[in-house]
Amino acid sequence: EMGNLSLRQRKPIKVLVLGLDYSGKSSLLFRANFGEVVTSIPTIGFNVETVSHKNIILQAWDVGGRDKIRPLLRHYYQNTEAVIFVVDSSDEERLPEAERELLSLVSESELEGVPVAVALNKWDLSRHMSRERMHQALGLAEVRKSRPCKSFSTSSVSDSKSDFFDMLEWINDNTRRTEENRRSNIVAGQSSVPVLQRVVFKLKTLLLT
Ligand SMILES: Nc1nc2c(ncn2[C@@H]2O[C@H](COP(=O)(O)OP(=O)(O)OP(=O)(O)O)[C@@H](O)[C@H]2O)c(=O)[nH]1
Ligand SMILES: [Mg+2]
Repeated sequence: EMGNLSLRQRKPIKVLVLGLDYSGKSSLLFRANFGEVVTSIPTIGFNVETVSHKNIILQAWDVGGRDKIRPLLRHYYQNTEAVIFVVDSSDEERLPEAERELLSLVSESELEGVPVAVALNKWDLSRHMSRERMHQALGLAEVRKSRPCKSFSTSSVSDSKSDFFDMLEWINDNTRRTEENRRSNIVAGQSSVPVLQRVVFKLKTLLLT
């Protein structure tokens, strides 16, 4: 029928973007949305960015790595369909810290079985470590035992060095949703309201706790 296409739209996939501070989470999302390098400042709390590519829509919750708000982080976990774990591939010194962060993440019961895409970020820098070195140090073989997990080299500076959009496609292919569930019957425009309300609610939660 004719009405089908105009009324049915894809629901965004809820993705948590996590990783140490300075790994480049916000820069990656800004680059994907604006196609250029956007100066980023350390994220306090979180940003919610919508990223779309082909027919894939992600609602990315970009959580600042700086504040140690781990107990509060649990508020964001609900309904998470995938995680993008961003690692600075040029920072060998902080690799053990990144590993600990990833480990603690995959041990969260709310995130059980949730696919993890690991972004080996800042791949444009010539001093980046090898993929093998990073897989080993991050323990990705272990992570893969409990969920789909794959690494992608990414860069918010150089598109030719970045597999960011391949990563989005992998996420789309590896979430548990069925094709039917990817669509909603909500008329375009309405779906942004609950999202906004949720953001306000989370902000209040942050401020009051
Ligand atoms: N060379 C290079 N620099 C990058 C890349 N991505 C981010 N940066 C730089 O790394 C620094 C940190 O980037 P942010 O995007 O603010 O990092 P973040 O992970 O959002 O940090 P928090 O919000 O504190 O958790 C900035 O100086 C960026 O310009 C990249 O792909 N290549
Ligand atoms: Mg940030």
